[in-house]
Amino acid sequence: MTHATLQVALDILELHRAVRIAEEAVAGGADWIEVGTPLIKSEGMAAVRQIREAFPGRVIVADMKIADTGTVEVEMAAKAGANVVCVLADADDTVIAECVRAAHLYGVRVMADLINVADPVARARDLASLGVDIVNAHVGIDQQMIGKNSVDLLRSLAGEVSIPLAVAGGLDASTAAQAVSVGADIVIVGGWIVKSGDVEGSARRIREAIDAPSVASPAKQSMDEEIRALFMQVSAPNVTDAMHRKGAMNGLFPLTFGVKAVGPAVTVQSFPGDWAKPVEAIDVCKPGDVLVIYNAAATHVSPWGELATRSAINRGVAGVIIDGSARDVDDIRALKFPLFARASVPNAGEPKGFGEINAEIPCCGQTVRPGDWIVADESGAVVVPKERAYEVARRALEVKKNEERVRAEIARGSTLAEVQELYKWEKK
Ligand SMILES: O=C([C@H](O)CO)[C@H](O)[C@H](O)COP(=O)(O)O
Repeated sequence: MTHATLQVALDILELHRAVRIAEEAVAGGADWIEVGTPLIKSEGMAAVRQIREAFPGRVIVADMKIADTGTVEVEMAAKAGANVVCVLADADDTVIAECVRAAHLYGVRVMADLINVADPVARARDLASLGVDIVNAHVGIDQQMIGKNSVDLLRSLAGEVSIPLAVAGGLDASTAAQAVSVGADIVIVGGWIVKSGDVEGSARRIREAIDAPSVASPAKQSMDEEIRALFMQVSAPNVTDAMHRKGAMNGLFPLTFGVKAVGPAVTVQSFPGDWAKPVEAIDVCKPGDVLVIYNAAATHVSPWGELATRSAINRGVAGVIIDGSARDVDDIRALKFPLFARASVPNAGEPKGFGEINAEIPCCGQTVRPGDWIVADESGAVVVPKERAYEVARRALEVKKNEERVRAEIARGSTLAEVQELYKWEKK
């Protein structure tokens, strides 16, 4: 049996890290080394040269994503040491033809990247007839965040062209194995290897998975289950990072610790001292909802306490956020129930019945609508618009993954400024 080729995509910005990460990936079983587009944009052809120098016997792929001037770009990459040069499959036929001619002249291969191509099967056939050596069923990182799947794209191409098929886009050990069983000749993995805290181990797991692919199909989850499972893996800071530093509630503190609230919001508009609507809203919640209460930022009276908390636990409420205060904090801590508020104060007011359940509310500087997702932990709470919940959850997981390798490098003695070349990347 011929084994699929494992290509590690060095999708990072810093060349000094890329060489080290490539060494570890090769030790774990990567065959080809891709100088990723972000690295090429950050360091230019110096990145290809340095990777070539560090790995004299390896196939080096330059992910140039060529869109124009095929000859010049193939020549640059080939002369810097690449063996395979990537062109956008969507580029005009004239560009593809130029890439192929230049590739013949400089003795390299052309890989065409099907990212965002409207009719991939038809385009893959055209590319093969234009002389392209490899087509890549690629779902880009931004596309992955809205649920597009590279194995599905590969499946549509299987048996349609006689040139080798590569696949790329969010692959891990399990999806890499699926890709091989669908017919991938080259499996391209970026984030799952290069962002890992254990690059060598991650590469090895992919190697083993593609060498002996046993494909288990994961149990089907609803969209809400998937979103919850993703948010449970990340922190509130990961989520705001994924939202370009937006969504965080201001002035809110965790009143209980070691617990986390994740779920769609049930909202309550209420008035200081009136705890009727906050408590009635408990009965509106489904298991897993987070109750978000606007209480006019009041710090002199609490619409929430221990008995409300016990009722919320009975309903399976995932947590409570109050733009206002809470009381009985010691009892609620003992119940390990996620509670976030501006302050704690002992007096409770009266249940008068003003306000509204499930209207759009302001809360600690954010607007919250029923169904928007809340992720709250000891750093605070973040609100995610419901329409973007899946995408933000996926991006938050990417943020978390990104930090894993950085953390491992700091553990080896580097500083954050060194790892991220902070001075170089300050805005000029
Ligand atoms: O080509 C890629 C992307 O467009 C960024 O340049 C990646 O190398 C490719 O998607 C593989 O990376 P992962 O999706 O992180 O596995």
